Amino acid sequence: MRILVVNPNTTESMTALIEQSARAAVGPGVCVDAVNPVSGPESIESHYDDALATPGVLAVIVEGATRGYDGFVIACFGDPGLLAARELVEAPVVGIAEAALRTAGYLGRTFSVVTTLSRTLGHSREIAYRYGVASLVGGMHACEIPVVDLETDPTARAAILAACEHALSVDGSDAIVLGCAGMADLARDLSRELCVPVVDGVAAATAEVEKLVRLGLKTGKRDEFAPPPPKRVYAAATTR
Ligand SMILES: O=C(O)C[C@H]1NC(=O)NC1=O
Repeated sequence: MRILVVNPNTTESMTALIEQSARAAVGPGVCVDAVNPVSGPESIESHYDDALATPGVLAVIVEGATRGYDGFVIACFGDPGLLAARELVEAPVVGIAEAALRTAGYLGRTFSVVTTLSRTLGHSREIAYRYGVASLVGGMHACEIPVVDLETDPTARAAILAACEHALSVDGSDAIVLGCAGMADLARDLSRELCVPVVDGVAAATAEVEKLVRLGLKTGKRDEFAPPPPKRVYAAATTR
């Protein structure tokens, strides 16, 4: 089995971190590769970044399908391009936000989400509603560390831990979801320190794809996710 994990941003060090977490989540006989588009934003922290990143995500997934990958992960907490990707390929496509939110639902009555910047909280709330799990969310919190600083800011880990402690205290929740792929390497340590389950969406989504492929399950192509009707697509930003 071969799974392609797509980091929608173009920060290659984060792609490597994502690949490590994804590989640790699968069983024997499963090959995991992580890639990122060659063009696009270095991080995704706004609707604009999300829009900029989506074409690259879709191109990488379509190319991966031609290379025979059995399933795909979109490794950005916001799941950019997820529904479009499900139209474009037959293999299962899972986003880390959807996988993390659904996984946390198995672990208690409610869970808290801890992400990077507060400006992304509205989108996270919106996708929790979209996935039908908003009632399980005890609260959503930001550590205010920008995505690209997660690896370099010496205060990042302490800030994320403090945000998790605050979340558990005010929300009274049973588990934590890490709302950024760049936090993937922190989940196990945070879980030990907080004494609650901490869900890393990269691991959750990759394990979910492995399960779907093992069960022989693919996206339903009967109607909404059938291949999009072919049409002329004009080149970028030209006015007539
Ligand atoms: O929304 C966020 O802050 C996290 C999201 N951005 C990014 O570049 N990778 C992510 O997982």
